[in-house]
Formats: sequence, structure tokens, C-alpha cells
Amino acid sequence: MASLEQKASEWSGVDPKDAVAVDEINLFQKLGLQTFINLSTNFYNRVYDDEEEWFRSIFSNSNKEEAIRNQYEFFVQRMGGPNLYSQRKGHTALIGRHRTFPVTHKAAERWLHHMQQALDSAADIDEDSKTKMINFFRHTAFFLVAGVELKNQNKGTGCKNCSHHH
Ligand code: HEM
Repeated sequence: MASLEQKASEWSGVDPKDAVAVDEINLFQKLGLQTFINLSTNFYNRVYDDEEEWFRSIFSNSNKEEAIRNQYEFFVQRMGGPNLYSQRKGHTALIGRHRTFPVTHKAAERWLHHMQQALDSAADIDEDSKTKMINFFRHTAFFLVAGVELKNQNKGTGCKNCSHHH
């Protein structure tokens, strides 16, 4: 059976080594906290204003300000900054935290569309950092599609290892 990593690579089209290029330099040191706040604010403004109701509605039970903070704290932590996310919320456990949402291929593409737009409009991020970030986002998005699918298949069958993937 294909691993989540294999599925993520295949479905995203991102080579595994490009997906971890975010670790080649410390993006938090390079870009600073405010840049991450700006990016997540820009992204979620687009999500909450999405003309596509099916996608916008995935976020209808979430508070926009909280969603922005959850996201930038995770990005800061993942990209070389302080562990703001885990200090506040514990394990990142992204698959588990997405399992109640319809994380389909189509939803991943829509999420990535908004993130690409947010990156395109970010004057405070250089091109090299943008490339590293979008590859990481794309790979992670399809990792989540594969992970949520697997988790929901295993519903009720007690998959002990599911919580250890992220
Ligand atoms: C694939 C399509 C995706 C969908 C449909 C989706 C949907 C959601 C929704 C509805 C939330 C709840 C908002 C909140 O209250 O924080 C959320 C949270 C979050 N998402 Fe996603 N997401 C996707 C992809 C991603 C990707 C690619 C990443 C990381 C690169 C990510 C990272 C997060 C984080 C860190 C949270 C906060 C979790 C928490 O603290 O509960 N998501 N997502």
C-alpha cells in the first residue's frame, strides 16, 4: 500500500526534496513574524470572501481571527521560528485536526489557489522563499487529502498509528 508520503508526492506533483526545501534556510529569520501574519491574513481574507460557496462554507464554523492566528503560528513554528503553535495548542496533529473537514482533491486545489494569490500579492516575500513555501504547501495539502481519507476509512477500526503521522 502506498504511504501517505508517496501519495502526497504523486498527487501534488511535488518532489519530496522540493517539499522540504523550506528547511534549507530559516524562513522565519529571513522574513520575520509580521510577514507571516500578513500572509495568513491575506489568505483567510480570500477564503472568507470566496465566491465559491462550497469552499467558503468549509470555514463557516471557524472564527476568522482565530484561523489566521492558528495558521501563522503553525507556519512560524514549521519554518524555523518559536513554537508558538504548540505552546498554545499542543501537538500539531494536522491530519487529526482536519478530519472533520471535507479535505478533497478539489478542496486542496482551491486552498492552494488562494494561497498562491496571497503569495503573489506579498511584496514582503522574495521569489525564492515563495517557491519554497508553495512547494511545501502543495505537498502538505495533498498529504492531508491522503491522511484524512485514510483516517476516515479506518473510522471505528482503531488505527492506533494514525495519530503519529504528523
Ligand atoms: C487541503 C485543503 C485544506 C482545507 C480544506 C483546510 C481546512 C481547514 C479548516 C476548515 C480549518 C479550521 C480553521 C481554524 O479554525 O483554524 C483548518 C485549520 C488549519 N489548517 Fe487547514 N485546510 C487545508 C489545508 C491546509 C494546509 C496545506 C495546511 C498547512 C500547510 C493547513 C494548516 C492548518 C492549520 C495549522 C490549522 C489550524 C488547526 C487548529 O489549530 O485547529 N491546512 N484547515
